[in-house]
Amino acid sequence: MASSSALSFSTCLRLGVRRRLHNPCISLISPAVVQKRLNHSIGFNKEIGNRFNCVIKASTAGMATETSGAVEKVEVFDTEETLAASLANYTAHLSDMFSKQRGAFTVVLSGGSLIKSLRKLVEPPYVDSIDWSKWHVFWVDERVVPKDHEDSNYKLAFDGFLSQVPILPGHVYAINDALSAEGAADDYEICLRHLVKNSVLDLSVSGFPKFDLMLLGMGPDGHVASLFPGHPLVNEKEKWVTSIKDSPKPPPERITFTFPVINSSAYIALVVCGAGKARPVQAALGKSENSNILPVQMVSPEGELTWFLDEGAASKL
Ligand SMILES: O=C1O[C@H](COP(=O)(O)O)[C@@H](O)[C@H](O)[C@H]1O
Repeated sequence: MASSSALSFSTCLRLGVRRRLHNPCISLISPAVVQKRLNHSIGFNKEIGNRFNCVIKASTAGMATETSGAVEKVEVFDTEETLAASLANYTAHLSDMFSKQRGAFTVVLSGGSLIKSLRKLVEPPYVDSIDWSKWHVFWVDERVVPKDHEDSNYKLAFDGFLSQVPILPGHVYAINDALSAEGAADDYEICLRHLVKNSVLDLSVSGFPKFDLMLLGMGPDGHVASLFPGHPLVNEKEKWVTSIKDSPKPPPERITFTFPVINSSAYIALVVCGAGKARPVQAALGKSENSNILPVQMVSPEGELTWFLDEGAASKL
């Protein structure tokens, strides 16, 4: 059993659960309610130490429960350290559950700051208690550069996480960095289709691969994966993996999972730290004046979405 810390995921304080509509862009909660919940959770914080925990409950059809379909939870932490501890516990819990249920745990990583937030997984108790042999690791997006390049999301994950845990090398699905962006995207999709055939990967009802856990970061502009605001790729409906050659954030050539794949996930953790990202968080969870939908607002998994926010990222809620 992997999860044993004091911040047990299953016993975490839940002040409520928000059921998502099919269009996640519509926030069901007024900012006043969010603020009230946050204040409430700060009260809890005094009792349990330095952790905030806020989960929001509301739906147009009345109060939702976790068993009534897709749910969205919001957790706010006062430090990146407590966020990392809770994220490790959450991941270990899911690892244990899926490893027992299906004999495999399919995990999708982002690049960027997300990798730093995984740092507690490489420490006791998790490094020793997780059944790493069941892990299969993928990337939600990758820059089309050699694997030893400083811009490579694979290199970032390898240096900060993968090199410190005993995941089988054959279960780590990096892109083929010898190919063009289009070639690498096609190659990665073929790899995913092969893994679906072999039952390593589940298939969702909509016919897209269903990953057990997707660990998403978000850029200050509200981008997730390599799906950027205003870019036509956010509307891709058919492909599993696609390529971009004009990424507004360097490097320009990347491959990325599409929204149908992201949203087929069983669990998504959206991990966001820093006041510089407070605006897109506000757009997604609070009241936003802006009618332009950001990519982060399009994250709406078939399963459960949990936001892991630090105080800075939650500062505009
Ligand atoms: O370019 C990328 O950016 C996002 C966000 O990165 P962050 O450093 O602001 O957290 C990341 O999630 C994505 O994987 C990466 O390719």
